[in-house]
Amino acid sequence: MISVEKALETVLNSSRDFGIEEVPFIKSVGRILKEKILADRDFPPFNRVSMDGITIDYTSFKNGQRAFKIEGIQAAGSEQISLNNSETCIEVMTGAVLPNNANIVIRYEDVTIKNGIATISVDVINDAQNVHAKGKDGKVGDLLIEENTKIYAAEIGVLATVGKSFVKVAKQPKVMIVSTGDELVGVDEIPQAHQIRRSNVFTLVSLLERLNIPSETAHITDDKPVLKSKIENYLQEYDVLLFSGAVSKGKYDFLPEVFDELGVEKLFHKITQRPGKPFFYGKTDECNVFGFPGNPISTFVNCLAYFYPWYYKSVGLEVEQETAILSDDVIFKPNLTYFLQVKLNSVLGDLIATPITGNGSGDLASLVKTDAFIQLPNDKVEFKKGEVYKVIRYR
Ligand SMILES: Nc1nc2c(c(=O)[nH]1)N[C@H]1C(S)=C(S)[C@@H](COP(=O)(O)OP(=O)(O)OC[C@H]3O[C@@H](n4cnc5c(N)ncnc54)[C@H](O)[C@@H]3O)O[C@H]1N2
Ligand code: MOO
Ligand SMILES: [Mg+2]
Repeated sequence: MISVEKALETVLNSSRDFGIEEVPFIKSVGRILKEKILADRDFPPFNRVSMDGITIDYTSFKNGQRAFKIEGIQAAGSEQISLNNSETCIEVMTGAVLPNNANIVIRYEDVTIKNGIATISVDVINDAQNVHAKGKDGKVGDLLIEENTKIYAAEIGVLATVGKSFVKVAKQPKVMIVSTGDELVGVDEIPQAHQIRRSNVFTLVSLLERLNIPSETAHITDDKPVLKSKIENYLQEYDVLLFSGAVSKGKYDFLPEVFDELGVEKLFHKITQRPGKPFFYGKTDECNVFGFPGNPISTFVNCLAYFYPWYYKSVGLEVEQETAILSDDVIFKPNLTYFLQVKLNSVLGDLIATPITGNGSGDLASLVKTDAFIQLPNDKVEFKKGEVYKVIRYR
């Protein structure tokens, strides 16, 4: 049996590089960027008109001129024209290139136009007003997005702007999720009195979807030869196997011995924690094997506490650790790290964790009422209101 800290360290030390692939940028949401994104031109790329109105030479205004004959129109998307005379003006539209020889834009709201003459109705205007200067937001070659950034909508906009129609991202691992157990039936089935519907595979699929990792699923009954032959194939075909169930001390908990017989190197089995104690973790040269204990909350918390960090490390993503303040005193006597379910609330900038105790690791319905697990270390028995601990959030 090993500590939570040692287990996490072991898991992180066995992270894997799945390589890099190029995908259409619009398909890259949620993926981890594996190249630097640089500005391909200045931002904005030209002196951009930022208000609809007229443009003039500011010197004329300073010299007292207020009425300007309109000599043309500069629309967005048209090539740059020139102001040919410092005593005339050009109508300009938001998004247009500022015409040559002009340097200031006066909004239509501040101008009266009659018989082709625009008369400025305000007395004060500022040098270069309503012009978004070329290169003001960034220069060509500037770093716009760092490598190893998770791509969201904001990044998609930048990728589109710099013409990155294909982008390099971390390859996702190929994952198989396996549930075990004779008592489990499908979601569409009516369970008999001694059966239940399987749920853990689907929670795992969803937890992986949150990381944009596609997965396949299978169910295997508690039949050792069948388990062995199927798992032998999965070990060849997948980068990661996630199991739920069959890792504890029961007569039909065959997985640890099957893994051993198939040459899976055991990195640990059993952690000093609750829930999720009988977690088995191992690997072959090509595959990492997470044997989560079958109780639903054990599977759930171990996926968050170990698989998630393993994945983040594998794809090069830095994740900030989050902490929260306990709202109430908690007493937990066993010499185990306690992953206690909590509801999270922000109060005046502080994150407050309110414990909500369910009925143990089989009480999957209690997960619906909470947002996270607060991690209470095993070196204490009394945890006081106001103390700060690590939290692992799932919403
Ligand atoms: N003698 C001991 N017995 C147990 C110990 C122990 O230390 N000594 N540990 C307990 C703890 S803690 C846990 S957690 C469980 C882990 O059990 P297994 O990993 O062997 O899982 P199973 O026996 O297959 O199932 C346990 C429980 O979970 C339900 N289950 C399993 N898979 C699913 C699924 N896909 N969807 C929903 N529910 C599932 C299953 O029906 C059982 O009720 O062992 C304790 N025993
Ligand atoms: O350690 Mo088990 O996960 O409590 O039920
Ligand atoms: Mg069991």
